[in-house]
Amino acid sequence: MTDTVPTMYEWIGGAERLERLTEEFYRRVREDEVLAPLFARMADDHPQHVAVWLGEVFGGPEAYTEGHGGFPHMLSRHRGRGIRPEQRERWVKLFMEAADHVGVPTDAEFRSAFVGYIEFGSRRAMANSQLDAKPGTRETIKTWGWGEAPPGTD
Ligand code: HEM
Repeated sequence: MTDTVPTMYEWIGGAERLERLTEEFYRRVREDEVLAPLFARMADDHPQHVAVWLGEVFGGPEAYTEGHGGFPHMLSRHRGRGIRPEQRERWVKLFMEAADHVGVPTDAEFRSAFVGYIEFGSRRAMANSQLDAKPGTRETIKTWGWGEAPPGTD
């Protein structure tokens, strides 16, 4: 991939689009019978924090690492919660519905990479939330890119 290929952060529309996405997503979460109990004590700025996280993952500013406790903090927020498969599935479903609602780009290149990360992240979150989860060695946020189909490929 060359330097002229935009990051996924730029492609989605930067911090503004990510904030609209997470606001819309957690609005749905709060009304969802499967997920609402898990998020009952969620702080008002939680959606904004997750937008900052996603921005860093998709190649934007390293603002979660610099200002929000980085990878260890995210890990600590999932640890011990015992996320169940049906909760993860609902999380992904509502996330994608929110993405469509706020106009996240629908091109095949972007969506395949975007869904790939959401599948990866949600499965890791579920695994790390189990009571018997083994502590990992990672301390930095894993970034995500276009994978096999960057923009402009045939
Ligand atoms: C790609 C997938 C995911 C990402 C990127 C993600 C990201 C995050 C981040 C960054 C935080 C900490 C926010 C902060 O700094 O305050 C957090 C907290 C949390 N996440 Fe996730 N998460 C993912 C998947 C999930 C899933 C699948 C569930 C459950 C179904 C879940 C449940 C929670 C809960 C319950 C919290 C704590 C909320 C609170 O503070 O009360 N997450 N997540």
